[in-house]
Amino acid sequence: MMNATPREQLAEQLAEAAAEALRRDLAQQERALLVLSGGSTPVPFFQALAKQELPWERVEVTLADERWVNESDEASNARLVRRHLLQGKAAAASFVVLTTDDETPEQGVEAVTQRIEALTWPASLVVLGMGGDGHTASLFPDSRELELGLTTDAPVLATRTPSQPQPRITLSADRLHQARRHVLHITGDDKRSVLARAMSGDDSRELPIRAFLSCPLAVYWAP
Ligand SMILES: O=C(O)[C@H](O)[C@@H](O)[C@H](O)[C@H](O)COP(=O)(O)O
Repeated sequence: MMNATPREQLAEQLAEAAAEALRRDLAQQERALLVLSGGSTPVPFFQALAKQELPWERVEVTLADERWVNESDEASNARLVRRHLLQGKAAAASFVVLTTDDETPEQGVEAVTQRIEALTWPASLVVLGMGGDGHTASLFPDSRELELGLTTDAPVLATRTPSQPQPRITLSADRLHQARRHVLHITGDDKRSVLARAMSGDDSRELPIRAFLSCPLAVYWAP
């Protein structure tokens, strides 16, 4: 990519790695699962991944977490994935969303759990993001369900967090660990400092990203 910024180069490198992981697993199995995080960081990664040559009809895509909003809402992670990843040939992928027509995530969690359990586990790759508070997926330090999210063997749970405007639904730490590969995709100096602080301690309740420092974790970071 001529004159690409460091973040664009990072997105391209992560897209190449993600596609290679899927190809390797698809050489051994019929279908392969990719678990993605939302937010703003992954958009260039989604756009680069959409251009990768893959048997997309054999790829399953789901989210690590979701805001409990309609897909028409700008805050929807599913909207982000459909707009930036599921385009062109990548539109053939099977996309499993984490919302239902229920009013609340607590009402929808059982149906979403069945959808998630039916996917091809272990996932080929889980791509995590991280907030400035050290949250990942929707495992937030100030969430009253954080302890549950870090300890349950249930695949999915609803979370409510004072710092977040919407109720959320998230895969549990246990389920997010059920992957062959884990990536943390972050950018900027603030998040680099948060990761450094996370690496110097071990209390996941303070910085939930720490729950993923006990497994191989490829950090994709650019300034
Ligand atoms: O729904 C979400 O918001 C994400 O899944 C969340 O865990 C995200 O990865 C971090 O909040 C970082 O978000 P940014 O990339 O926007 O900083």
